[in-house]
Amino acid sequence: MTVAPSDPPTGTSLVRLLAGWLPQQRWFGGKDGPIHDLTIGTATELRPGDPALHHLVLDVRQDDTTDHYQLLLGVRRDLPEHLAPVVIGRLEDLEQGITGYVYDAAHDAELTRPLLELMAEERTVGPLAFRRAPGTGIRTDLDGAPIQGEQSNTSLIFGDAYICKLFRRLSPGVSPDLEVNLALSRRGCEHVPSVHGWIELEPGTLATAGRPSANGPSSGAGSSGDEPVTLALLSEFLLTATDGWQLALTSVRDWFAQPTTPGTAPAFTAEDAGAAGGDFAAEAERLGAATAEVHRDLAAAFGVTQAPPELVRRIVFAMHEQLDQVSAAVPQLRPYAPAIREVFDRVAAEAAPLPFQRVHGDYHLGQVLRTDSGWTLLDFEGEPARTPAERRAPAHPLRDVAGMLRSFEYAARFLLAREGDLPPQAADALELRAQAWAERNRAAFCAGYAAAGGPDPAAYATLVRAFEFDKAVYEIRYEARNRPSWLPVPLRSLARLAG
Ligand SMILES: Nc1ncnc2c1ncn2[C@@H]1O[C@H](COP(=O)(O)OP(=O)(O)O)[C@@H](O)[C@H]1O
Ligand SMILES: O=P(O)(O)O[C@H]1O[C@H](CO)[C@@H](O[C@H]2O[C@H](CO)[C@@H](O)[C@H](O)[C@H]2O)[C@H](O)[C@H]1O
Repeated sequence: MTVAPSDPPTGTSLVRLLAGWLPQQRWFGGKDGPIHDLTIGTATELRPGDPALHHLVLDVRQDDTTDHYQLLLGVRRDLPEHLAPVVIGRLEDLEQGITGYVYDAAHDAELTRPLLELMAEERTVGPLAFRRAPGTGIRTDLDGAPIQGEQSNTSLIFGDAYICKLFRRLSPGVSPDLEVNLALSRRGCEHVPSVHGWIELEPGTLATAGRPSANGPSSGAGSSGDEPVTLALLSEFLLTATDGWQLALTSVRDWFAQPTTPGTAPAFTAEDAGAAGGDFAAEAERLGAATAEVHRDLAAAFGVTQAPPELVRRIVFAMHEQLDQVSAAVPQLRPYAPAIREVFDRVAAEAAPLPFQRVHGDYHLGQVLRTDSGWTLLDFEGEPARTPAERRAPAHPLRDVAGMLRSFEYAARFLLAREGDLPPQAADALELRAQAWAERNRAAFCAGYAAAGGPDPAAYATLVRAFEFDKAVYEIRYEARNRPSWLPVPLRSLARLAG
């Protein structure tokens, strides 16, 4: 059956339709400002006919920054009902030679299956190269469907075999996710999924495709211009896995639902959180141990360097800079800035040489999966808002520990922040519970990490606190730009951390 969606935008210009559609996508990282210019950097036909599949790189200018986004564009004369939610518009663009409904083809199994074939056959189409990991085969008989849930990219699950992450906002160079997963798999690390293939854009394409902005060079152009740009990563799909965020939220929900004993407030200590059903602490401890093991393998694969005090001070300077920028953009952060700066300054004043190594870089509960055999770490991409050089730069491993500690804070306060305006007494009671849950799981995670050989977070309390504040500031910007309705979550936990 085919339908015409009730009210799809219609136009003669693909670019115009895209400019209206892009800001509504979860993965669009520029929601805090208008698009000043949008052009199609590269367009590659991957499959002709009806439906047709085109690969597009969009160059999106906002103020003086040009970002590059990847889109699989489907074109059909008639639109099946199940694709109506992902329609971009109806197009009669004679210049581009496209007539029909255009839509996000990541949601069209008929058009994503060819990606597996192209990787299995290691084909090159225009500037796109499809790769198969050495020593692996790729099945081509599977349909892909996007995963639901919070994601900065779009991942397709093919049967029960593969997950293919299509990077949405592109960075120049080889993706750290691909680089790190290949290196850790080679060392036999059991905490990462194996890589089956990937898709890349030929070197130099992004840098030249990136439209120079009016005020300066494109942010997309960079020192990695002579490397291919990773567009997608095909990995083993861990069928029995549940992500840490879902497990943690279930535990928090159970804890919030425990009946209260009248007249005993404040009775909610970290120990009480352990007595509740669905306690997460044993898992948090195992997660700490898995984290330390991955850090050990990362150090072995990429090496360790001693960061001199000057570098530590430069990093603290960058933390202050981020705080300046985010405070300017998000006024709710300003009351906490003095307490945050005080901790940053203490790290700078006490700066000593520190061992730096490759780390995860954006470590949180959504990046870890609990399988039958233990914890698996995902997405070594680093923070989406950082430059490619920053994402690959060695760092102190406790930066990841701080990332996960923040995530326990997020999980503890997510439901609370979502409750909206509760009567003050009920809000206070839930805040106590949130604190108890976070404390218990933070402590268990740190204990597991130190017991498995990681640097003991308790011995580096100021450094960990500075990393936590830096991450919280990053999160406030991330939420303002990507998910404004989530902003109360990091703000609420910052109120406690900096209070
Ligand atoms: N190998 C895998 N097996 C099963 N599920 C996975 C796998 N890789 C990722 N996922 C699921 O996809 C989600 C998003 O993956 P992730 O790599 O973190 O993408 P993003 O960078 O877009 O956030 C994860 O939280 C997890 O639930
Ligand atoms: O997973 P990504 O690499 O896309 O990371 C980005 O998005 C994350 C959210 O999807 C964001 O994480 C923040 O929200 C999480 C809950 O959704 C929480 O567990 C994290 O602690 C919190 O930082 C991440 O910061 C961002 O870079």
